[in-house]
This record gives sequence, C-alpha cells and structure tokens, in this order.
Amino acid sequence: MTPAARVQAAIDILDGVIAAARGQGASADRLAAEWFRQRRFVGSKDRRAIRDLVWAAIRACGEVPQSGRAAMLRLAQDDAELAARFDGSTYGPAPIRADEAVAQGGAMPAWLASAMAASGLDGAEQAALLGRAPLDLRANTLKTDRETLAARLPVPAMPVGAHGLRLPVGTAAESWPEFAEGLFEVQDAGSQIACEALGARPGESVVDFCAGAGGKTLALAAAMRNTGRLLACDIDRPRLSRLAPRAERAGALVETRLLNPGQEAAMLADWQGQADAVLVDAPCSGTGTWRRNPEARWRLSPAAIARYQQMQAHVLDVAAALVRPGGRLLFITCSLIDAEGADGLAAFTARHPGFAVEPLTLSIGRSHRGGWRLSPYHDDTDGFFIARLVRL
Ligand SMILES: C[S@@+](CC[C@H](N)C(=O)[O-])C[C@H]1O[C@@H](n2cnc3c(N)ncnc32)[C@H](O)[C@@H]1O
Repeated sequence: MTPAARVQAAIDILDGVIAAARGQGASADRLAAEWFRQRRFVGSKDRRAIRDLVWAAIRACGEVPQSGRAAMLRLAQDDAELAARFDGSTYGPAPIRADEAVAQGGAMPAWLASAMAASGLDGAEQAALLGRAPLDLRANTLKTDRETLAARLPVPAMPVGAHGLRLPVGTAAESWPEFAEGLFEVQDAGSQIACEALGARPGESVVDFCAGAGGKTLALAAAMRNTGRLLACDIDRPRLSRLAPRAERAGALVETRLLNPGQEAAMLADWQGQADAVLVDAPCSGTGTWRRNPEARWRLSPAAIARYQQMQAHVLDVAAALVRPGGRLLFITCSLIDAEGADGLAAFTARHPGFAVEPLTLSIGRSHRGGWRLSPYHDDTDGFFIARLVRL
C-alpha cells in the first residue's frame, strides 16, 4: 500500500469507529480486526501502520469527531508529513481544502475533565489516561513461579507486583507456548494488585460476584491454591462462558453460576452469610482503562455514569448479603471518577452500618477517600478505585 492509501484506510476505519461510538456499537479493536479480515491482501506492515494512525487519531480527539477525515486532519495539523499524504492519489485521501472541518483536539469531553478534576486528577493525570499501556503477565502460581517463567520467556521481563512480569508495549505474548500451557495470564498489574487486596487464603469460601470472563477469578484461585470454595458469578452468559476454558488452561478449580438480573439474591440463597470474602469488580465506565480503549471516552455521558452508579450500588447490596460476620467485601471499579468510587463507598456505608471500611495499604498506589487509588500517571497501571470492608 502507498503511504497515502494507508491514511485513507485509517480514515475508513475511523468512520466505523465513530458510528459505533454514537450508536453503542462494537469496539474499535473489533471493528479494525473485521476491516482487516475482509482485506486479507493487506500485509502486516501496512496493518501496523494503519492501526497506529487510527489509534493516534482516537487519542488526539477528546470529543467524538465529525468524521474519520476530520479526526485525521486533527493529527495532520501537527504533522506535515501526514498532511502531505492528502495528495489525491488513486487510493489516497483528497487534498485538504482550506474550509474543511477539523476535529477538536483534547484529552476528553469537558464534562469528564471537570469530573476528573473534582476527583483530584490534574491535567498530567488526565493526559496519562491516554498513554500506551505496557503488557503485564501474571505468573500462574498453580503451575510455576515468576522467576522460572521469566527464564523461559523469549524477551526480557521486569518484575511488577507480587507475581507480575512487565513486557514492552505490543508484545504478542498470547502466541507463546507458555500461554497455551497456562503458565501465565495477561493481566494488568493494577488488576493483579486489586485482587491481592481481597487477601483470599487457602481453604476459604470466596465469591467473585462480577467475574466476567474470570480475569480476577483465576488470580483468586491461585491465591487459594485451589483449596476451599471459589464461586464465579455474572449475569452475562457469553462472558462467563469464557471462564471455563481459561480455568482449564490455568488448572484452576472454579464453580460458575450464571445469575438472572434482579434474581441474584434468590439464586445465591445457599451462599447468604457464608462467604469469607466477596470481590465486587463492579460494572463501570472504565475511565481507568482508556490506554487500551481510548474511544470508550466517546461513548460516555453523565446519564451513563448515573446508570453505572445505580448498578454499582445494586451489585454491592446483593454481594454484601453473602459475606459472613467478620468476612471481607472488596469493592473495585476501573474508573477514576469519585462518582464511581469513593462516593459509592460512602453511600454504601451509609446504607449498611453493619460494614466498616478497613484501611488498605497496597504495594503501589495511594490512599483516596477511604479506599486506594491506582492510576496510569502515578503507578503506570490501569486506573482503579479499591476499597475493603469488613462485616461487623
Ligand atoms: C468490570 S466487569 C468484570 C471484569 C472481570 N472481573 C475481570 O476481571 O475480567 C463487570 C462485570 O459485572 C457484570 N455484572 C453487571 N451487573 C451484574 C449483576 N447484577 N450481577 C452480577 N454481575 C453483574 C457484568 O456483566 C461484567 O461482566
């Protein structure tokens, strides 16, 4: 492909990403993968170059751009080489007109920037939300240990957290035989540290209430050394069904239970007041994960945040009833706005005087309004709010 044709390809993909953001359609990752699937003639170098352009344009535009071309023109304003690609050649973009719309630059929509600032995140913290994430692995201690794993990997890896290894951005670790053998999971170091905050121990009865595809469940199984009972629940069948093959590869023993929304408590009647520890990795806007999905910020609205807050209160209320007296409840969101963290924690303790917040000190991060905060800027992890409560 010519360099100009790559730019036009990126514009075409961006048009799809923008339409999907407006209509709550598929993620940029999936749309780009589908675009390439339909054009198998596009070679790997071209793919990489096109993807880089698409994601650079997504990162550059704080608000949803008018079009893919407007987003690319935003990038071209600061990049003369890119601007020169708008040359009207056969597969390239038409030349730039003086009166053309250029997308607005910036890190995020103004209302989100205000919510971040009110949550104690300054401009540098906000900008870092859109950086490139390294690739973190968690050594699966059911099968190996970090040092043994590191010695087998084809690239040098840096220790991070208790069982993590950090690899360069873009490493394709899931194609390695060590992955197929279940020796590691790909998991952000922040996510690993959030799991450690539950303090799950061998022999305990533990519930991962919002397990999704089980990223955190597998870390809990390893901490429990496959002893005791570990139950993973979710209301999303496709997500939860991805857990079983992952658990098998990891050699992790996990029960799963698909819940019907609104009937969660009845479907968990046998667990009421029984759990030593319950992890609630609540549904949220994911503002802490924009390094991986920067277009997610185009999908948010104050109304969407309010809906997430309601869901967080609901899952916390249902999960709290599963905790035995003296047991632990861990509230996690991968969002950095207080509406989806510290405010939710305060509202929960007001509704549930039978629970007390336990002070947390984790290996990285800092305390924040009764809980703990990890952020890309401060910790080079995804952003998280983590709070631990104990049932009195
Ligand atoms: C942040 S994701 C969980 C990610 C997962 N723990 C991981 O580490 O990969 C939140 C999950 O909560 C689930 N969820 C939403 N409402 C729920 C409910 N009422 N009961 C149980 N799970 C729920 C969603 O389906 C979603 O999978």
